[in-house]
Amino acid sequence: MLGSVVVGIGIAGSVRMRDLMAPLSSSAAEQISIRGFVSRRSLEDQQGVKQISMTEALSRDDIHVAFICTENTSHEENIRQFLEAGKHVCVEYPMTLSHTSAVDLWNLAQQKGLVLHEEHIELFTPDFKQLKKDISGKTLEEGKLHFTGGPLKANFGFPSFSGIARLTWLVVLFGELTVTSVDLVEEKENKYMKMTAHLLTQQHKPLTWIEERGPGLGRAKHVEFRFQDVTITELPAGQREPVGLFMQDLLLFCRKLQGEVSAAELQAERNRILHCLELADRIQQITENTHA
Ligand SMILES: NC(=O)C1=CN([C@@H]2O[C@H](COP(=O)(O)OP(=O)(O)OC[C@H]3O[C@@H](n4cnc5c(N)ncnc54)[C@H](OP(=O)(O)O)[C@@H]3O)[C@@H](O)[C@H]2O)C=CC1
Ligand SMILES: C=CC1=C(C)/C(=C/c2[nH]c(/C=C3N=C(/C=C4\NC(=O)C(C)=C4C=C)C(C)=C\3CCC(=O)O)c(CCC(=O)O)c2C)NC1=O
Repeated sequence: MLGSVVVGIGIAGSVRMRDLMAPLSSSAAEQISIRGFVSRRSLEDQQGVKQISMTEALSRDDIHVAFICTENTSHEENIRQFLEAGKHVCVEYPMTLSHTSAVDLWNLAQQKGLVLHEEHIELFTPDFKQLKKDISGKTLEEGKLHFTGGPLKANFGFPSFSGIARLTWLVVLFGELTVTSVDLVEEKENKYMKMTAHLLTQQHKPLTWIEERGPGLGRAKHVEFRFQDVTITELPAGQREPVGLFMQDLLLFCRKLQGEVSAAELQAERNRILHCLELADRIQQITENTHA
């Protein structure tokens, strides 16, 4: 049995606790039990789980795994602390807010022989799974992914990082990308922002990625993917699944802990994650250079 701790009790942290308290039966997730949670606030028991201090979480021998569910600006330090303490880490995306720090942390995990896993629930959604099937074998001519959502709190980082899930969709669907230009509109007083990134596939086909957030904007994705033979303008519905998105991610993390994910798969996933973070970094740099 592996003991675990959940760090940061917001939306994601609460869902992690719920899943750890009720793991999918007869699955590898039953091999992890939750021993406590860490929060910067003083909280009552949550879902029957007790708060413990960070020091205790880092030092206890019966805690082997940490789930990092804090806001994005805290991930890097949280991951480093737990890896240094010899604990496996599952972190909610994005792992960190720069490509360099992610490379560092991954090297640290490797040195220590620990699993470092970045959650990507967006890849488990029924619409994504169906979309991937629908476009397989098709040749892209041009595409657009436009995300809208409510304002994020300040500590979620630059939009290319907080929106890494959309970038990950594009990379998984269309392969490695390059950034050609970026436009950022920010109205801080209105809590409004719109980032438009122009990307190119390796076949030099243009992709536009838009992250737009503001009060009253509902969480939604609008797509327009033009292929040689067909144009997709709506996300397919996909088949609803009985296992929740975070539980699916937990199962993948557990397979890694048990050594059931092949070295080749791990390498491919790591390359994808680092490529996305590198693109996110590039998008941020281009914006800062243009607005300087
Ligand atoms: N929400 C989602 O559906 C998804 C979230 N993620 C990722 O999960 C991470 C966390 O996101 P999310 O849980 O949505 O963010 P939240 O804003 O809900 O929580 C972030 C942190 O803020 C603190 N916090 C939460 N509620 C309060 C409060 N009422 N008052 C003061 N502090 C509070 C908690 O830390 P503490 O307990 O230490 O105070 C918590 O860990 C991010 O990296 C995000 O990208 C990824 C996929 C999906
Ligand atoms: C209602 C308020 C609400 C909040 C505050 C919220 C927060 C929230 N949802 C996220 C992702 C996500 N959130 C969801 C889905 C949901 N998440 C949910 O809380 C619910 C009810 C669904 C409904 C299925 C999915 C699938 C992702 C992955 C990112 C993506 O699909 O692009 C993220 C990570 C950053 C991002 O990718 O945008 C945050 C911070 N989601 C919300 O819906």
